Amino acid sequence: MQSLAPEKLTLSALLSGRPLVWLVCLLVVFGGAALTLLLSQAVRSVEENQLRARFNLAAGERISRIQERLDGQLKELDAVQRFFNNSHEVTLGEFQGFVGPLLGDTLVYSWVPRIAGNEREQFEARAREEGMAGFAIRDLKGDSLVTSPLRPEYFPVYYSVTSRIDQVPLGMDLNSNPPRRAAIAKARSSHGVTVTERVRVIGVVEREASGVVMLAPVYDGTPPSDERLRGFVVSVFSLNLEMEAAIAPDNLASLVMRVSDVSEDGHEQLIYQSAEAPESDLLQRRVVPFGDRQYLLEVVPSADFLAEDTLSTADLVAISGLVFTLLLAGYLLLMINQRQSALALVAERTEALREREIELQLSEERWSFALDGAGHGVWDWEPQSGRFFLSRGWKTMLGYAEDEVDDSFEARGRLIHPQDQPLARAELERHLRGASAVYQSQHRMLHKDGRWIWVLDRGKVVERGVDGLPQRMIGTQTDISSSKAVELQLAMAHGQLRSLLNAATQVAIVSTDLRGAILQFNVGAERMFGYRAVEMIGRHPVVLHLESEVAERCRALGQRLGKLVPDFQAYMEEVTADDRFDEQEWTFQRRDGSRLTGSLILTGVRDEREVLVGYLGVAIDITERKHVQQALEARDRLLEKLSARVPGVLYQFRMEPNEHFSFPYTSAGILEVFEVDPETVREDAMGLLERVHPDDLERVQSSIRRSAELLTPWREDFRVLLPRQGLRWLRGESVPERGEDGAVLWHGYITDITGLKLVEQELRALSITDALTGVYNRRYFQERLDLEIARAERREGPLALVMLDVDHFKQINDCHGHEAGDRVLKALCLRVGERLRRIDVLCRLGGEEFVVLCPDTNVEQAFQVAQALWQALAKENVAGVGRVTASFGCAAWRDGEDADDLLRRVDAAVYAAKQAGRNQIRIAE
Ligand SMILES: Nc1nc2c(ncn2[C@@H]2O[C@H](COP(=O)(O)OP(=O)(O)OP(=O)(O)O)[C@@H](O)[C@H]2O)c(=O)[nH]1
Repeated sequence: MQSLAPEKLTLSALLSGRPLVWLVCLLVVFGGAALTLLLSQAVRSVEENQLRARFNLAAGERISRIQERLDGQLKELDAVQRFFNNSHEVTLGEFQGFVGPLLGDTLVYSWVPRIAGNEREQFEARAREEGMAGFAIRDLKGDSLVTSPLRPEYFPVYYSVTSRIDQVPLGMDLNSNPPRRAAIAKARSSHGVTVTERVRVIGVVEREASGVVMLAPVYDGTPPSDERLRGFVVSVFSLNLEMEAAIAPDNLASLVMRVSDVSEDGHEQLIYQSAEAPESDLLQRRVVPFGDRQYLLEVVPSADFLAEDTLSTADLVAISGLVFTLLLAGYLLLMINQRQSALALVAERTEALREREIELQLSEERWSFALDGAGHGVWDWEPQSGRFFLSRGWKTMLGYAEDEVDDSFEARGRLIHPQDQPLARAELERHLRGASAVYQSQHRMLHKDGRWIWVLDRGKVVERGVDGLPQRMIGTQTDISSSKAVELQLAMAHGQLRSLLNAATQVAIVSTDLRGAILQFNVGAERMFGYRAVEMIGRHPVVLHLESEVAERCRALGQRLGKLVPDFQAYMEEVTADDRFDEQEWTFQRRDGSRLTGSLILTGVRDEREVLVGYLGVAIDITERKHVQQALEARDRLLEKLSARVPGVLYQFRMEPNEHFSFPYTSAGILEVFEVDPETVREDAMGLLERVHPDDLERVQSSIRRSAELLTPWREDFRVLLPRQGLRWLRGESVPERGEDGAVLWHGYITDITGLKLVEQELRALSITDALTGVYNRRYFQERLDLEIARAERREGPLALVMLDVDHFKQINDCHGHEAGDRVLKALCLRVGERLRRIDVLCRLGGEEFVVLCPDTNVEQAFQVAQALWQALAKENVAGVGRVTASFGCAAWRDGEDADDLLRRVDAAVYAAKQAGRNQIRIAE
């Protein structure tokens, strides 16, 4: 590189000369201009040929059109001539009818008869008679008509058809005008169509006044001779109209048309020119015959035609060629100038580089010496050549003498701890690839005495080849064993702390530095807030809070302190200052936007010198607890509402192991049901138990004890005596549970069932009463008999039955009717009832069969009862029936006898009485 630079500079010096640059540019300009000119000329020649061909085509077409028009005029006049030749007499109407369709752009068609001098007056009179008022033969003087003098013959204009002439010069003698007269003379001698030289037509607008008159002689029979000449059919046309009629207005201006009359040799009369002709070498001319005349038709291009291609392709080629040439020259100039600047820059940089190389060599020696002296080792490596250098300091660091370690990359590599080699190599390769600015690795090296020391190995590629590959790399090696040991100890302590923090997975622990940047974000915090620790390290914990809540807390704290607390950071500083801590509920926001309620303790972290070094936040998720609390409160409210509305009292009843009763909870219904205040029974239930009917109190208390003992549900109907409502029936139901302290707690419900009890009693009375007689029925008898037998068994007195059956009751029914029978039964019950003791119970077993249950009665006493009853029946007749008798049986209960056996025996006694003739008493065996 050093050898190439001067050569390039010489070349650039050659090119950098100003004159040479300009010479190159001028050459480009002139060369480009010459090429452009040649190309433009070639294009122009092609364009001219195209123009000429286009002109020839247009001019030829224009001449042909005019020739066709002139031929058309001749043909039309010929047709009119033949019309007259074939008709002896032509009226004005016939003339108009024939000529009208031919008129077109022709100014006028006229019939000019030959009138002899002596017929003049007669002719004029006839014309006037035919409607041509004031008709007279007249001469043309200038542009006006005057009466003609006497002549041998006249050729006056007679029938005329026109659409353009205001006033046809009727009666004008064609002989009075020299050009017309000459044409008449020519026609008379040639017997053919003659055309006048250019004449001035009167009665038309000025533009149409230049025209020619065509005359065709009409003869009376054949062959034509002057004697037979009848007159002429005449047509007059305007040269301007005729020449321009067939041309489209757009095309008219593109060409200039000239028409000259060249009938006479050596004489050329211009009779029509469309416009001024510009200078041009383009010209087309043709001589065409017209009647007895020769017209020269000439066409040249108009200025418009030539100006159509103002900016021709050739011009465009010339312009763009020149522009391109100039641009190319400019671009070359620019490129050369840029190249000059670049070469100058390269030369400048190369020089600077060389100077720096020298400086580097000097400084290299200095810093190598300095680094070695400072205890750092130095290495220098050329990867391409494989040259490797290890400084004395490097070897000394590992305990080796100068010659004990080879200066080779491999020797250095072998001393690196096998576990650290992959990482160190990867770091080195990364730097060599250019992926890192500096190579840096911390690894262990083998000391000569067999121990491992930690080193910091750093290096940098200081030179790369043109292909980008590293040419040279220099590095240092520093013994960091002591700092590494401290670092490892710190890392271990840090790791232990982190493990400790992370072990508290149910608690979020977040520590920050004094600026609020998060340093620790434990697993509990990750779980609680949904953020990964790596995401949160370095961020401020305010992201976990609601902006509105933070603002509100800051405002409240600010008010309390009487100073501004602008943000969460200021809040943390305030609440943790002077060893204070803050414990509050906060609403946190998780990563996914969901919220949670947490109890957060904020405190300051101090170092061993008691200097504040950061903040610590410990949060517990209390969302669930809050929900439960809210749910409980809601349920309490609901319970209160419900219990206030139910017609009874909900309660908790508690029995201590020492049988102390209390009602920890009673609903408001207790005021109505027991007429006591909930407060009065909360601690002691006596106030309520006193309300219980004395007859029921014992039963109630024993059922409570039984429920407590067996832990079975308690259910009891009982009466209370209330100050206001008096006697009321209540029903209580509750479920017991035993507490850890041995107390039993019932949860239950007591309701007023007084109404229910009354209905029950009524139903009960109905169910045990005979509907006809009003005495007890069989069901009651059986229940009562069982009870009385039970009582007798308890040795509480004897028991006897007296059964009676009405005699011949069927006959009573049959003889007196069923109602009379009913009356008998009622009367019997009345009489029997009167005779019975208070303790005796009369029951109807069915039909006409009755039984009297006599407690505390033996068989003799029963017999006496039966006798008394028999007498009561016998004493008086039943109204409407007469005497009614019954058969009686008596039986006393025997020890061990059941109800059925006793009933069977007494029934048998009645049967025996019946058998014995009825109306008598028998004692059961
Ligand atoms: N009017 C009325 N008749 C009843 C009633 N219950 C039963 N009877 C009738 O009482 C009659 C009883 O007839 P029986 O059992 O033959 O007895 P008896 O006619 O009294 O004959 P002995 O008992 O042998 O004297 C039947 O005809 C029953 O229809 C009742 O409540 N009212």
